[in-house]
Amino acid sequence: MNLLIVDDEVSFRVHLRHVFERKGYQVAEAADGFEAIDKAKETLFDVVLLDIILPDIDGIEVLKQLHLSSPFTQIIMMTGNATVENAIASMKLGAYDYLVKPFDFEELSILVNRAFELARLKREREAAEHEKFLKSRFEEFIGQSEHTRQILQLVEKVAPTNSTVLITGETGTGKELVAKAIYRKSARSDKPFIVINCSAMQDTLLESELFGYIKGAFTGAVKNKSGLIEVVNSGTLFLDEIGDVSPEFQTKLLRFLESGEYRPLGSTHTYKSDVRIIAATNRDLKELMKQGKFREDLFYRLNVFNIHLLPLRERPEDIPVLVEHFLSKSCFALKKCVKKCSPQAMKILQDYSWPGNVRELENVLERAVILCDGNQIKEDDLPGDIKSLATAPLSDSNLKLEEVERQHILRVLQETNGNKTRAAQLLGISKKSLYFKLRKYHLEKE
Ligand SMILES: Nc1ncnc2c1ncn2[C@@H]1O[C@H](COP(=O)(O)OP(=O)(O)OP(=O)(O)O)[C@@H](O)[C@H]1O
Repeated sequence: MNLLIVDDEVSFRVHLRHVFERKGYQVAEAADGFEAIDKAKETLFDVVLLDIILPDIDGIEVLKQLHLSSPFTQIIMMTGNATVENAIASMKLGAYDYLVKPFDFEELSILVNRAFELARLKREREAAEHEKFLKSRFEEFIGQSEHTRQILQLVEKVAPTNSTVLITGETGTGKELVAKAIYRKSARSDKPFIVINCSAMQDTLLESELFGYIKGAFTGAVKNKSGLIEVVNSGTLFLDEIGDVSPEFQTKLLRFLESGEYRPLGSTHTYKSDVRIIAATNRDLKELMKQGKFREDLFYRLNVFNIHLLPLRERPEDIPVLVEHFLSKSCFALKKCVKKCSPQAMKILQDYSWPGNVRELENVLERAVILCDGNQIKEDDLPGDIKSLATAPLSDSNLKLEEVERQHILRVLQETNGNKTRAAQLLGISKKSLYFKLRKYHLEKE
């Protein structure tokens, strides 16, 4: 609680100082207008008690200056009878209140406490707004490659429509981020955006989460429960990993997409809901269709508008801006100040193949910011396998093709948290070949 008392009468200032110091305030004094303006440049005051008549400049002028330099500071004008009109005028210029001398100290104290509360509230609101602004900046889809520019154009075009969108691309390429960008730019942006990870749920759970159920539909269904489709009415539903859902669920989803109708589990009634669906997958739906695992009609219904994100290794021009973006994101979260990468570190980041795509880059940079001692990321702050894979010269006989393959498999497995089905997909080999290679390179335990 910082208070500044501005008055040319020393005994008056000293008296006020004692009153407020006893109440726990940090009190500063200024004998004239210029001293007050100078002190406000050094300290952020919550409240200023400002006499209208000062020896050098007018108190009203000081009020204007203080407002410019510290907008959250609340200013209480002190005036004699002769200048009451000026004090009233000062309210129009943003003064918190005014008091006519001689005043009751209890009254002054109540006023100062109230002004302090207002200053605190304004500062907190501003800090929250600022934080929100910074966070929203970190949710933007960043990039400067031609590919990213085209993606952003597609987002702009499809966002205002009601079309279903299918976003495809390898894991970590930013599919969810693109879905959020579409949602934010759509007419439904004031309604909810809900993410469902289809691969994380069993069939009946997924169905009951989405469409709801009625009492008695299955053991444990002790009362009716609304599904997300009803809850999110007029909002946007993001169905992630859509390639992993069962044929039964595909049929129900298709029905909903075609007619907006659904039936809760166990119910004989049909309901309607208006929800925009955005789906995403890192699997090849056309291949799944060939294998009979994905319904063709559902594919065409979802694929009304397709956005395909290229892997990061195919758009390396995005890496420098993404690096800058993730450095400020990590610094914001970790309260550190690392501004850039050394040229050598940047070269490593640009030469590496990023099987985990942008997510992997983000994780590598967060780790690097934690390790970094200075204000720039150095080679040593990057993980060893990235360095060896990125920097190995072609003539390096120590790094044989087999070693590169071993390290790459290990990295992909780390990215997929040990999920071998996904790792095999990412590596473009069958699960059987992956098991063979794991045995060959003695990687089973790792
Ligand atoms: N172009 C980008 N600009 C900024 N951040 C990005 C970009 N692409 C991805 N990211 C970040 O990378 C991480 C992974 O992105 P996201 O979850 O959207 O990927 P995904 O393709 O949906 O992955 P998955 O298939 O595994 O679900 C997130 O933290 C996201 O913010």
